[in-house]
Amino acid sequence: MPDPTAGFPASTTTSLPDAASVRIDCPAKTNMMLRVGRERTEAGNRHRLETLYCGIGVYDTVTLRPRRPGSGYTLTLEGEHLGDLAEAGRGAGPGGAKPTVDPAHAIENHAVRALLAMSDAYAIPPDIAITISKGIPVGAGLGGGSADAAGTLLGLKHMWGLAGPTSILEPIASQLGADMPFCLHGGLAIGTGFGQRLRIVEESSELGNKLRAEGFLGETLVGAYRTQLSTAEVYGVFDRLGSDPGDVNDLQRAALQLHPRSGAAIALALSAGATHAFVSGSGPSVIACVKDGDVSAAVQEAWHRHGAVDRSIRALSPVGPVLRAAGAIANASVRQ
Ligand SMILES: C[C@](O)(CO)[C@H](O)COP(=O)(O)OP(=O)(O)OC[C@H]1O[C@@H](n2ccc(N)nc2=O)[C@H](O)[C@@H]1O
Ligand SMILES: Nc1ncnc2c1ncn2[C@@H]1O[C@H](COP(=O)(O)OP(=O)(O)OP(=O)(O)O)[C@@H](O)[C@H]1O
Repeated sequence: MPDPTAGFPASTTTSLPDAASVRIDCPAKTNMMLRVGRERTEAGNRHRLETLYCGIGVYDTVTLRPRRPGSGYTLTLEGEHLGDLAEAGRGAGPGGAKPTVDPAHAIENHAVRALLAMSDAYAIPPDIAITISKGIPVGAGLGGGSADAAGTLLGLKHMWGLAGPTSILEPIASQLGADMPFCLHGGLAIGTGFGQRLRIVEESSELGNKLRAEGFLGETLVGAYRTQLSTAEVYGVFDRLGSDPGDVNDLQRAALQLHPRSGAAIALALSAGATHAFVSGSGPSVIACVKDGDVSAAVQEAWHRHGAVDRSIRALSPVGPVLRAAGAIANASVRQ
């Protein structure tokens, strides 16, 4: 059934756990346009990309809390839809707190990788308790791991009093993953290279106004699945099949080959009145751009009548990360 409450930050109304904590609402990302070069010429045997990133209002919430000096980090995961993260072993948290992820799994989490990268870069011990409340479907093409890593970088920058604009974090972010530099900012941006080279697009710019006029921005529906797709596998199928002309996302043909239900969801959304509908990133989730609540309801009804998605999430776009700390609430991304 539709998930009416999702798509809005869980922590919008809740206070911080304690004065020293920082909480970041991290939105998902999609690619309103994704052009993929046929050659793997970028770092890490990656395809060259040109993409239009957009922050989508489906959120993970990352909370960072300082721990006793020398005690190291802990990771706690919360949420109903943890995908393959749910397999991570859990043990009793320190002092009987919520179960934490065992170290062997925690080290693989993108938020922990971000903490360790920041700790190395600034020579500050990683004595931090990380709690992630997952609202972004996992392995969905929505950049959930990238969002959590970017949120962790933003939270540590605030916690550790690092001066300068958000862009000082981009070199660390791009080492961690292609979508992470964008996830630091949210909103709209053109990505080139393998996605890590960004040009921010202001919503009030000519391109921003054009996107809004063409119905890409505003009320959005995310069609989500329990199934995950491997980004590597999708790019591998892209190498074989290429893309379909007319798709906004060059990976769509490969994603639909691996997950046909997404194709049914796209067709149903368009026939129910969506202005645009496409696979998000490497999939399988589907983004439907809808002009108002009536069309949103019609699309959700068609999706659920035909079992085309496992759940649908209402969201707004474009949005960016929001940081909350004692005495501060701000758009987490501070530009030059
Ligand atoms: C699909 C997108 O989310 C669109 O924004 C990104 O391109 C994903 O980029 P990413 O996070 O770097 O993807 P990863 O999960 O690290 O990459 C897994 C594998 O996908 C392939 N890959 C990834 C990105 C890229 N530009 N070309 C590729 O061929 C590579 O084999 C890579 O080893
Ligand atoms: N904090 C995290 N949240 C989600 N997945 C994570 C996280 N840390 C590590 N992962 C791993 O990353 C893999 C991809 O998860 P993610 O949700 O980022 O996929 P995605 O949305 O398809 O990413 P992209 O759109 O960048 O391809 C998962 O299989 C998961 O095991």
